[in-house]
Amino acid sequence: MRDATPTASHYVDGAYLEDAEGAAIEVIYPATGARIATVHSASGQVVEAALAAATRAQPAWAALPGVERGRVLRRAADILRARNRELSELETLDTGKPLSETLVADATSAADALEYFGGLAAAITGEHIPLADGDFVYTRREALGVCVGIGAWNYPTQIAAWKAAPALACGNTMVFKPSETTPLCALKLAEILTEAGAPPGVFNVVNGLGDVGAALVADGRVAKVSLTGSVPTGRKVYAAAAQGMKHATMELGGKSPLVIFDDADLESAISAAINGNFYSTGQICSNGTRVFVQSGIKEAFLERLAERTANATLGDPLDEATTLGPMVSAAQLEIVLDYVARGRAEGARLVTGGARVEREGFWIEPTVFADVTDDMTIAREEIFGPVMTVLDFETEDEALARANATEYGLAAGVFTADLTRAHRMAAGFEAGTTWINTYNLTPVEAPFGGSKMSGVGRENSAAAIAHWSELKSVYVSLNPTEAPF
Ligand SMILES: NC(=O)c1ccc[n+]([C@@H]2O[C@H](COP(=O)([O-])OP(=O)(O)OC[C@H]3O[C@@H](n4cnc5c(N)ncnc54)[C@H](O)[C@@H]3O)[C@@H](O)[C@H]2O)c1
Ligand SMILES: O=CCc1c[nH]cn1
Repeated sequence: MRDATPTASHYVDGAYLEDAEGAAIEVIYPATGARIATVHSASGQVVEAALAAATRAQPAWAALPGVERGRVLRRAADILRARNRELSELETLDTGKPLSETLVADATSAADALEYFGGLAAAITGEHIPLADGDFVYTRREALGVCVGIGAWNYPTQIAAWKAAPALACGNTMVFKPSETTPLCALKLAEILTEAGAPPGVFNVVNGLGDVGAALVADGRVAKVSLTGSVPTGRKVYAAAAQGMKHATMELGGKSPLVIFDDADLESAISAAINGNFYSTGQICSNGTRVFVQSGIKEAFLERLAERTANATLGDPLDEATTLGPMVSAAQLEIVLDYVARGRAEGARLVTGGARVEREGFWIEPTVFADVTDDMTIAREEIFGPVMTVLDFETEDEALARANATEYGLAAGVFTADLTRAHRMAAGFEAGTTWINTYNLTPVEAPFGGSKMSGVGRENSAAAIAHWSELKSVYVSLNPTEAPF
């Protein structure tokens, strides 16, 4: 297995920075369990250097015309696309996701974000509000300042870019902390932004565990924190951000419903259930892990689903023929196996899968449970692995009520040929991101994010600009100012 050790553990002030003082973090290739790199957790000096660099760089970066900031982002997008294969291979090594996925969903998604927000940067403007007697107000959309991004391990390149692109477009600078499980890819994004012309300090990466993230969030120079992670971490980070009255975006977990009515195109609905449960080996926040199937089509659905699931190709993730990779880590594999055991113990019917795959690395079969009831643990808790739960329903009202009966509210999907019903369901879902007759498509043009415990704020689309900037109003009087005395 190749050595994927980066030039150094951190990227600060436009250059790689090593700091052997910090605890060693071993990077494990999930497909084999082999160590492929070692990085060091950031010491206090590295955290300080990164925050100081971001603070120094911010005023000049914000003062550039938007069109110039945008040009840097768009150049970075071009570099990402030109190096897509190399970056996709690194994403595969970092996460274990198969190259057949990473070639189309990671550096390319990051490039889309940089291109989109690069294009938007020059259009981040205020408005003119006319008032009585010629007075008027104009608004200025201003940068927040130094922002902190903290990432999860499932999409290390995409998560870094979905935060960096709108943040930088608005004139902010950023210190980004990747997940300690996948510390390699964000360093490449930093290197590429420098190559594209981003001044030193505009985008910095510090690696480390939760304590490094906590130190960044607590720092008084930081104006905004954007976390992608679990609900328990979100609670801590949101609370810490509130101490400093910082802006916050929380992109957290989910237990999203996918509702399939008996008039749906069955093959499409099964494709959506497969994509929404097994893509990235089930490690996607918005996955439709509660698949509600109308009872009339349940057995046909399960039979065809099992048939198609048997076609998954588990194998070397670097082989483009592979369509299902391992879990990201031994710890995540154990969590998922434990949920499978609980599903069995609580009486769900195992349709397919359920076993650890006996080979080196962290492998599990794609798993489908049927006859799942709403109270079962596997129907209530986020598993974050390739475990689909299929639940039966009879009526639309029942399906909607049960779909919404969760503390989460990240995503939801509906499959039906009845478009009136589809829009009724989409309006009724208590979720931030919804799909009709498809699932899990997340183009940069569409807002992405959750409601309820799944989060606060939105990434992507023009809506993200409001979350990475502050509005100032300027009242201009064309009249003499009067006073009562
Ligand atoms: N909504 C989304 O967009 C989205 C996308 C991907 C993943 N996720 C969620 O992420 C979770 C899986 O990722 P994970 O296991 O890496 O999540 P996690 O919550 O364990 O960790 C996320 C990040 O937070 C850091 N962290 C931990 N404690 C911290 C603290 N006290 N202060 C600051 N930072 C801290 C970690 O080091 C890591 O970088 C799942 O719940 C998944 O649904 C959400
Ligand atoms: O993991 C959550 C974000 C996402 C959804 N689809 C691709 N990435």
